[in-house]
Parts: sequence; structure tokens; C-alpha cells
Amino acid sequence: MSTTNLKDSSIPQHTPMMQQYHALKADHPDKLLFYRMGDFYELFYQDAEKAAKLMDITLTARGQSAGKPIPMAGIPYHAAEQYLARLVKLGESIAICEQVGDPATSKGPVERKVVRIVTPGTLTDAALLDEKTDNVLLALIPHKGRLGIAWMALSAGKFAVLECKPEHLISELERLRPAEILIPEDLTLAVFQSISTPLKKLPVWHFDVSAAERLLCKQFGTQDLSGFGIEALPQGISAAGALLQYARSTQGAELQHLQGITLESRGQYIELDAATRRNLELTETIRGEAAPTLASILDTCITSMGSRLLRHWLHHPLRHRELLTARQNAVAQLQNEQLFESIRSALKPIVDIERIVSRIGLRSARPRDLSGLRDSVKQLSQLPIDLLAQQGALLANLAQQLTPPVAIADLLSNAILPEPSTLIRDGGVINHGYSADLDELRGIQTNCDEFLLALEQRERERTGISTLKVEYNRVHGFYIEVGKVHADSVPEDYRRRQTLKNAERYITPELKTFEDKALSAQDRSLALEKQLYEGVLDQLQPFLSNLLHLAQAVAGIDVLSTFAERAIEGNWTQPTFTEEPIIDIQDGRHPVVEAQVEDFIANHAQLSPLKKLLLITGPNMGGKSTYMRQTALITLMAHVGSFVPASQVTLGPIDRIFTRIGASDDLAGGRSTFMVEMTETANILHNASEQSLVLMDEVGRGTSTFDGLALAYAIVRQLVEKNKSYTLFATHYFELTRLSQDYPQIANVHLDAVEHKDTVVFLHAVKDGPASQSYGLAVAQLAGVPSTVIRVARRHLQQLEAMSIGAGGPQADLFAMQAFEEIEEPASEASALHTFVEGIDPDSLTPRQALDLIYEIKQVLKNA
Ligand SMILES: Nc1ncnc2c1ncn2[C@@H]1O[C@H](COP(=O)(O)OP(=O)(O)OP(=O)(O)O)[C@@H](O)[C@H]1O
Repeated sequence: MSTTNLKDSSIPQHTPMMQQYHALKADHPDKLLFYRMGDFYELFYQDAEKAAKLMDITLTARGQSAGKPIPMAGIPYHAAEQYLARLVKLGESIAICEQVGDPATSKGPVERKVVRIVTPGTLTDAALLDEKTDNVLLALIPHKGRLGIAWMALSAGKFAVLECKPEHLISELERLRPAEILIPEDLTLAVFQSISTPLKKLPVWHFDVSAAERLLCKQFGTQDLSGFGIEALPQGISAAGALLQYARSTQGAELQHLQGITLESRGQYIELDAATRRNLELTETIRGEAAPTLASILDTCITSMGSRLLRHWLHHPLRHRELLTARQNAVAQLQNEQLFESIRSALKPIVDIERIVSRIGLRSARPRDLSGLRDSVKQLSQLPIDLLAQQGALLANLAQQLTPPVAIADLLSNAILPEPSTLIRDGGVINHGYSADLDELRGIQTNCDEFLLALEQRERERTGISTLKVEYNRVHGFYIEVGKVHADSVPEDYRRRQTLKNAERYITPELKTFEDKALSAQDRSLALEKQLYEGVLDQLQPFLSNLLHLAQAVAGIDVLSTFAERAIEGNWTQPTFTEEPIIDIQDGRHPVVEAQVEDFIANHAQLSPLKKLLLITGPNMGGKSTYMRQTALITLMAHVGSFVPASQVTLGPIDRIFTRIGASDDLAGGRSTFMVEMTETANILHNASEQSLVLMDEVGRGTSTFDGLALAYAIVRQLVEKNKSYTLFATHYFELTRLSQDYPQIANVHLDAVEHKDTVVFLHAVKDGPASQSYGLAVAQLAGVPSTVIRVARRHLQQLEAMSIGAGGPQADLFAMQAFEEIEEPASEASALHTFVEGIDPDSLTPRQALDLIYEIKQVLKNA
């Protein structure tokens, strides 16, 4: 079977249909072409082979063209969405080619056209989108040491631009998590090798800055771009231009709902680098699952618009304290008299206005989108708008935006039936009374029944055949049916339409005239409904930005009410911001771990210029990571406007949060565990400032003990002396705890455990001072490491300790000396057995005693 797409030069040898296919495919060489054939989409040649593999469908052949069999794979058109979803998830782009000509009148193959292109970053179909996340398309272009980045969430009408240094690219990609990235075709960057996001290479001229400027001004209907504050960002503008052009080409429609662009600056957010976003498990666990994460705890939003906004906020913690305080105050006000509850119950029936508005802008909105929008707009009046208007500025402002123009509700109520059908082509969408012409055409169809009954009666009387019936079917249209026995008595003007076994079917001139009128009324009414529907979409266009603001306001009130609900449910408090350089958390808890354990132990965390680094020691499983992460999560939650799991929190200005937690290989990126650890550490040491919060978990453990200890020691010193960041540093290197003697800014804290019978019990409480024991072997025993291994380890540990005490070497404190002194080495079972057998005097035993002894020996061996 041929595996090549045939070249244009050979097109004339093909059948006319395949010629048409090749011509269309030539315009979309890099996409899978879904070529509509009746009730199927068919893919040919390489597309067929690829699709068969990716979608697990049969690869067959459709006849021959140019003397060769044509590889073909097909899918039924009604199942297309599920296949599209799978392909797009795999990073493929698909060109959808429909029949646009009329098969009845076409000479040769029906005219076909690519009507839209589905790519991972430009999805707008409800069925293909994840409800809870924005689907982001991103374009980037480097120029003179800067990167221009533009991103768009087409289905949410969001469009933004920023410029940054190339080294910030990874963190920006992690923040925005694009589904598809557009780059100039000549660009190669090392980072592209380590990301799985599909890259689309565009001709360099797509990034031309003056063309981009013209395109953007035309899109927004403005003279220039100064109103958006982006006029001085040439790279950003060219990225935005390429992005807009690409998005438009995929939709086959104007993007009416994109009515502006926002400028993002890195300074407005607390910076979280890529590793930190992953380590803190904000919206995804390290394994890539949706729960348990901070989002899974926080997101009890009622609408999917709210869920998406919440996720956006979590990835964009603000530095602007006035905005944050406004959010917090709103949360507090919503808690008053349980205002949040009435809001949340009023939000329940509200549909995804934001995505519907985008589809209206793209003119792909379906009838039920419009009825849903209408019902939701009406439902908004159930919100306690008056009460909201009396609260602080943020809620009052939202209350205003939540009152949509009456014209929208009126238009939709007048135009759309209460429960319209799914597809406009089936009719039954436009409301009665909206168009006199439509009502008249529908009247003809309704009057049909009356007319037919009257005709039947008349014809029975005229012919004297009492069993005569007037009926309709789809194939033969209207007819008069008469039993075979009466066939001779039908009048002259009856023309035979069909003969059945026991009956004859006739048509009369009068019935034919009626049939023409009725059928054409139906066709005309369907056509008119379609036209009226387009008109409704036209009339909605001026309201798009209004409706998008409305959607954003719904999302905003949803998230704030959710924060109010969560805070009450979790017993969280409102954090306070101060200009003092401190982080003061009283009785802090980890919101995610707390939900998983029965009794969570709350802990304080206090950092200030006098105490900038907490050196945390304690046993494995003691709760060090939990303590560090909860400090970061509480800080982050405070900076999205949420209340926090603590009894009291005061926070000074924070610019960035860094984490170096856990060790993971980056095999795809070709970096070992230790290399990843050191790269992340280097990033922190270069960039952390006095206002940064830094979490370091067991730095140095990825290499040999001495190297690791030496590195950890130097890193702590650098963090205290140079970076002066707020730092939580967890370590098993006990040696480091001495650093507090040289640096008053370093404080030792530890998590404690006690041994109880054969096991260790972790107390999870953070106490001042260094840990006294490491409990490593006890934890290993708990984890099920075989007892023989534990015994050998114990003996070896004792030797090590003896050696290091004797040598007075640097490792003397690596393991706390007292750790196992009290643990009595249990007598080995082998030696116990030995002593036991030694003590037996066989000559003095009776047969019965000998038998009992054998049982005893077996028992000892069993316990060994
Ligand atoms: N404050 C707490 N209250 C109750 N349980 C806790 C607390 N902190 C931690 N835990 C429990 O202990 C487990 C281990 O905690 P964590 O991973 O933080 O320990 P660790 O000291 O970092 O261990 P390791 O050194 O092995 O990484 C958690 O999964 C949680 O179940």
C-alpha cells in the first residue's frame, strides 16, 4: 500500500474526487484532513495511516487512484467529536472539510471546503474543552535578548501580552500551561526539548511587527495600541499579531469577542518558578493528578467559570496589597449573615456564560447555548444584588456588573423558544410571535391536520367509500388510500401513486396543490428560522464585551463566595499584611494534609530580620516537608485573597516563592537527580531576594555524604549572608545545626518523635532547638525493611558511631549519638537456638519430652 501523498504533478491522473482531495490537502499539509463523504469523515494516505494508529481504527483502502490503492480510514460524522478530542489531546491539528455544494446540482464531486481547523490551543467546542481549565494558545518570539509572549484563551475571550527575559520562559510556560505554542520557524531553544506541548512553526513573516500592529488595531477597532499600554512592546506585539492571525485562520470566523488585549508584567505577581508550581501541588499533584491539591481543597465553586478563575488566581498570586485586601474584605462581608450561601444557591442553575459568549462571537453558538444564556441572565436577578451593593467597593462593583442590560434578556426571551431543539437545522428554535412570516409558515403546517380531516370527510362522501383515508409519509408525500375492493369505484381525477397488496394509494389535483404548499412551507420555515437565528446572533454581537464582563463578574462572585464558604468550613482566618519584613504564622496547618489525617497538629512559623532561616531537623516522616509546604501555601493563599488555615497570620512584602523539594530525575531533559537538585539550587541562590520565601528540603542528599554536607553548609551560609531570604531549610545533616552559634539569624527547630514499645510515634509538633535523634532505622523498620537488614544496619551504625567519635571527624554529629544507645540489640534467634540446643541432654529425655522439644525448636525457628 502506498504510504506517500501523491505530488501535485500527478493530480491529473486521479479521479475527480481525489483531485479535489489533493487540492484541499495541499493547503493543509501539516494537519489531518477530515474529508466529508456523506455520513463519514474519511482520511486518506498518510493521514489515514496516522489516524488509524492514533485512534485505533481500521485502515482499509478506498478503490484506486492513479493506478494505486488509496489507504483510507473513516469515522462516522456523528462520532467525530470524541475522535477530535483524542487527536487534539495527542497534539494533532485537524482540518475539517465539509460538503458545501448541493449534491443534486453538482457536476462531478460536490464542492467541498475546509470550514474550520481544530488545533490543541484553539478549541472552542464545549465537548472538546475541559470545563475547569482555560485552554491557552501561546506565541513567542525572541529579539535582542528579550522574549515577546502573547497568549490567548479563545473560549474565554482573554488575550494578553508580556515581554520577559529568556531565562523566565520556563516559569512563564509553567504559569500559563499552554496547549499549543506558536514560534517562528527558524527558532530553536533548548527548552523546547523538555516540554511536551505541541509546537507550531510559523513562517517568520507572520511575526512582522507592523503587520501585527495593523491587524491588532483592526481587530480592536482602534487607531493605535496605546490605549492598551502595549505600544512600546514590539516583540509582544509581533507575538500577539501572529497569534491572532493563527486563531482567526482556525475558526473560519471573525473573533468578535476579542475586544482588547491586556498587558501583563512579571512584577504584578509573586513569582513562582516552574519547580515551585509543581512542588506546591497547586492544581496538579507531582504525578499529574487533579487531587489532592490546593485546588481540589479550595475549589467548591458552583460554576465552571468560578473554577477556572480560581485556578488562574492560584497560579497568579498578587503583590498588589490593596487588591488583595479588597478580596479579603469581600470574603469577610460575604460571611456576614451567610450572604455567600444565598449567592451560591442562586448560582447553581447558571450555565457557562463565558464559553457561550465566545461561541456567539465565533457564530458557532447552538440554540441551547442561547436558551441557557437567557435563563442564566434571568437567574441573576435571584442574586442578592441590593445587599451586595451595600457592601465594600469590590462587591458593590460586582453587583453592578451582575445586572446585565435588559435588552439582552428581552432579545433572547422574545427570540428563542423556551426549550429549543438542539440543532437549528431541525427547526423549533425561534419563538412564536418573533416573526409574523415564520408564524404564518408554521400556521400552514398546523392547519394541515384540519385540512386533511376535512378532505377525508369530503372524499368519503363523494366516493361513498367509508374506509377511505388521507395520509402522509416521508417517501410518497400525501395520498388517499383506498382498499383494493373499492379500486373500481374511485373517481376519475384520482391518479394512482402506489399499489400495495391490499390497497391503492392515489393523489388528486387538490391534494397535490396542498402538498406543494405544505412541503414548501416547511422548507421555507426552516430556512427562515435559520436566517432569523443568524439575525439573533448579529444582534448579540454589540453585547459581547458586556456579556464577557458579566461572565467574569459571575466567576468573581463565585470564587469569593467559595472562599467565604471554605474559610468557615475549614476554620480559616483573614491574614494581615504589613510593611514590616516578617512572616508570622500562628497555629498554621497544611490545608491538604489536614484533610487527610485525623488530628493535624498546628505549628507556628516566625521569620523576621532577626530570625531569617529556620534549620529544621527531625526524623523522617516527622512532618518537616509538611511544615515547610504549609508555610508556603499559607503565604500563597493569602496572596490570592483567600483566608488561611491558621489562627493568626501577618505577612510582610513577598516577591517570590522558591522551593527545592524532593528529588526527581529529569530523564527527558537529560539531567540526573542531583543535577536537577543543583540546578534548582543555583536558580535560588542567584535570584532569591530579602523578600523571597525559600524552602529547601534536604539539599545535598543526592550525592556522597561529605559532598552533600559541605554543599548544604555553604548553601545555608550563602542564603543567610547574601540572599537574606526568609528560609526554611530541612536537613538530616545534624552538623548544620551548629551554624546557629555563628549566625544569630539562624534558629534551630525540630520535629519530635517518641519511641513507644517497638514503634516510633511522630508528634508532628515543631519545637525549638535541634533534634536529638534521627530514628532512621526505626522508620525503616516501620516501613517493613526486613529485620535481618535492620539488625545489620544497627550493628554497622554502632561501629560508625564509635569510629567517628574516635576520629572526631566531621560526621560525628551526622547521626545523633544517643539514637540507638538505649535500644537493646535483641538476642539473635540463631544464637538463642544454639544455647537452647546446647543445654539439652538427650540421654535423660523420655520419648514424649523429645517430641515436645522438637515442637519447641520448630516454634523458635518459626519466630526467627
Ligand atoms: N502537623 C502534622 N499533623 C499531623 N500529621 C502530620 C503533620 N505533619 C505531617 N504529618 C503526617 O506525617 C506524614 C509525613 O510528613 P512529612 O512528609 O512532612 O515528613 P518529613 O519529615 O518531611 O519526612 P521525610 O524526611 O521522610 O521526607 C504526612 O504525610 C502526614 O500524614
